[in-house]
Amino acid sequence: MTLHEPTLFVLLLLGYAMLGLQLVTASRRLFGGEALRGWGLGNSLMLAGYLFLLVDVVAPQPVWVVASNGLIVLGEFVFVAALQRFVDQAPPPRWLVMGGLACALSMAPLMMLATPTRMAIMSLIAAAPLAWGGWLVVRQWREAERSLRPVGAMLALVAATLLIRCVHAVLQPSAYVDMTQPNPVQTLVAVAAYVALLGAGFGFVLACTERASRSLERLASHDHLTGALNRQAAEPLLAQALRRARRGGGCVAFVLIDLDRFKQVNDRHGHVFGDEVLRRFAQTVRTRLRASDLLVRLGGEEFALVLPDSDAAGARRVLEQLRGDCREMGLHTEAGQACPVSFSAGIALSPQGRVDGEALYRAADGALYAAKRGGRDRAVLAGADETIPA
Ligand SMILES: Nc1nc2c(ncn2[C@@H]2O[C@H](COP(=O)(O)OP(=O)(O)OP(=O)(O)O)[C@@H](O)[C@H]2O)c(=O)[nH]1
Repeated sequence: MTLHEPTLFVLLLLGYAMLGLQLVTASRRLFGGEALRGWGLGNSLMLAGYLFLLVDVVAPQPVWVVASNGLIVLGEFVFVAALQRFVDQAPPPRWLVMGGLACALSMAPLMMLATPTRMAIMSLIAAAPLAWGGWLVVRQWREAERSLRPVGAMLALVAATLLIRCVHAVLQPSAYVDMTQPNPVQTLVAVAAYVALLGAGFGFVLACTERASRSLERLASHDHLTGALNRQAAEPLLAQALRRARRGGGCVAFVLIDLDRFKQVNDRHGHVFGDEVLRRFAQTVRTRLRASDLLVRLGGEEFALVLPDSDAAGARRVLEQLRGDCREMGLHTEAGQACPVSFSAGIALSPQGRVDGEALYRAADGALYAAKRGGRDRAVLAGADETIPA
């Protein structure tokens, strides 16, 4: 099979144009619109750069070489800036923007060099931003959206082929006497660059969509104010912990926590401060929990803890530590007034997962009520008639 290069080229241009159209349309609506708009700009610059390659028949070579390579390199930098914005969730660093402009402008003075040397240097310049883009993805390999991985791989692939061309131009300058002179490495670079960068664009759109769906998922399962799980999301997780305990023979501790006299906090210092207390409390609890433990906000100032593989002593230990943490939280109002936070708790246990979620909730609720009635700032173990005072 032989490739008809002009046909391939036109198809690729159409591909870039189609992706550009989709990016312009989607970026207005889709989460991560700024990063998508950035990629769309990079896409337009690439498209313009490739169009300049087509005018080699009408324009003198230096003009189209400088214009096309300058636009393509700038497009690459804009891609990587969009990727950096997406990964860091912050505007791209200044050096990346300035570096892109400098590299694009450097194409003109490079024309003074012999073609093989120029090809080697241009390849290096074009590889640099793509290698940086690949590194950005590797840096966030675990945290970032999975769809970003192929994007990083494609950028790294193009960077690698450009480096191969750089080495080839140094080792075999006779293959680069004229820029349009065909050779296998040139073909490899052209195919890899055009196809992989186009593919990276589609991958980037998918990564934005993945982030949007992850954030919707989080909104549906977590409380917006404290970041704790909400009740709906916690119920199946509690059921799962109980099933595991039934199979493995462990004990699940379920704890209901209610901040003491929280109404007074709101009344004295306002709701905004009350919100801050809830946020800081949840933050403090999270630092005490193991990865398998759950923090749930049931509503208002009421929280629940699900502690798999914990008995009464384990739950008590966590609550005592929390009590100490709350004392040290050092919450102060804007006027500098100290606002101590205390809580009451009801503990219920499900040995070997024998007590189901509903019964656990009822038992812990009764114990919490006993803790409040007993004077607050304490925990009560359900069914044990046992109070752990502050
Ligand atoms: N700031 C803030 N306040 C909330 C939120 N949700 C519920 N509240 C308030 O929490 C307070 C709960 O008050 P109560 O149920 O009377 O309980 P309490 O004052 O903590 O008294 P005890 O539980 O008996 O110690 C009410 O004033 C609610 O308005 C919230 O998201 N933010």
